[in-house]
Amino acid sequence: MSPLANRRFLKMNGLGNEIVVLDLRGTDVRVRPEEARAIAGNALSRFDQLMVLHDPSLAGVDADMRIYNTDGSESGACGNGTRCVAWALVADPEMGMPGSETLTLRTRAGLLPVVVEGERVFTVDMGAPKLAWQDIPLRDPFPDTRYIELQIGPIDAPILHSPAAVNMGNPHAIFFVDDVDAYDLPRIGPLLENHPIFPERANISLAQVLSRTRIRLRVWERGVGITQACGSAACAALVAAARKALTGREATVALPGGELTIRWRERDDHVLMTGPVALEHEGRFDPALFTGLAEPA
Ligand SMILES: N[C@@H](CCC[C@H](N)C(=O)O)C(=O)O
Repeated sequence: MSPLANRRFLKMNGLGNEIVVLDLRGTDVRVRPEEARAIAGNALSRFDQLMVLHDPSLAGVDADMRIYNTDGSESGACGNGTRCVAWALVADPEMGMPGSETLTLRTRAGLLPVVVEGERVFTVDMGAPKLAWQDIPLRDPFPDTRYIELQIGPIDAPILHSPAAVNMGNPHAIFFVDDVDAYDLPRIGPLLENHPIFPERANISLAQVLSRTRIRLRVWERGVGITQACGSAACAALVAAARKALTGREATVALPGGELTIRWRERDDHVLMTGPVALEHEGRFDPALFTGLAEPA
């Protein structure tokens, strides 16, 4: 029997980005990719990201997190999911750090300090953006460049080219376009996500700059598909837009599921993401989800 059978979970969302929070602190249980896929395939526990909490591995950290996509792959960052975890820690009676106003979470990509802004609103310090692919030649005039541009070539979508490539703990390719609705993202998303030029695959965004303080964004997520919102993509889009001088260092990013406020702080280059969360329901994993899966090695 899987150690996940009958385990309690919280089904949440951040702007419609579907999140399941699973607390495995105090255990040595690790989620296997096939278990993540089984959980994602169930209507009650469907997720875009599964956020799994483990005991903190560093002093000063409140919890370590492993982040799984629908296809069972792992990501180093999930902005919307991190806000959901923060809510769970400060508000859920069984997970509780009640009354906490700040938290520090740790992913494979680094530390994520979180500030509680209100009952359901959180700001996550997503860290400093990095080059997404080090070995692609730079075409940027600035020696301190934080993004690269590359010609993706005609892959059935010839007018999409030269994406800004920004790593926010996970790889993002952002295509600036005049109208985000003019593209068939469900069709071109998987082609771009899996294009050989992206060695770790990539989250694919279409960004339309509406003004110096407002960006529209549609996202095809690596390992998932179309989502209603992607926090790390919103951060990557603001960084890329600011680097191109299309916006300032703070903007509202409007996604299909709602709006995030993104600020790229001058002092330390960190990107701050502010937005809401919603609790949908809590549940326990049906043991039948895990029957027939291979036994752990
Ligand atoms: N929805 C997330 C990002 C999810 C990670 C992504 N699919 C990946 O594999 O990198 C967010 O809100 O940031």
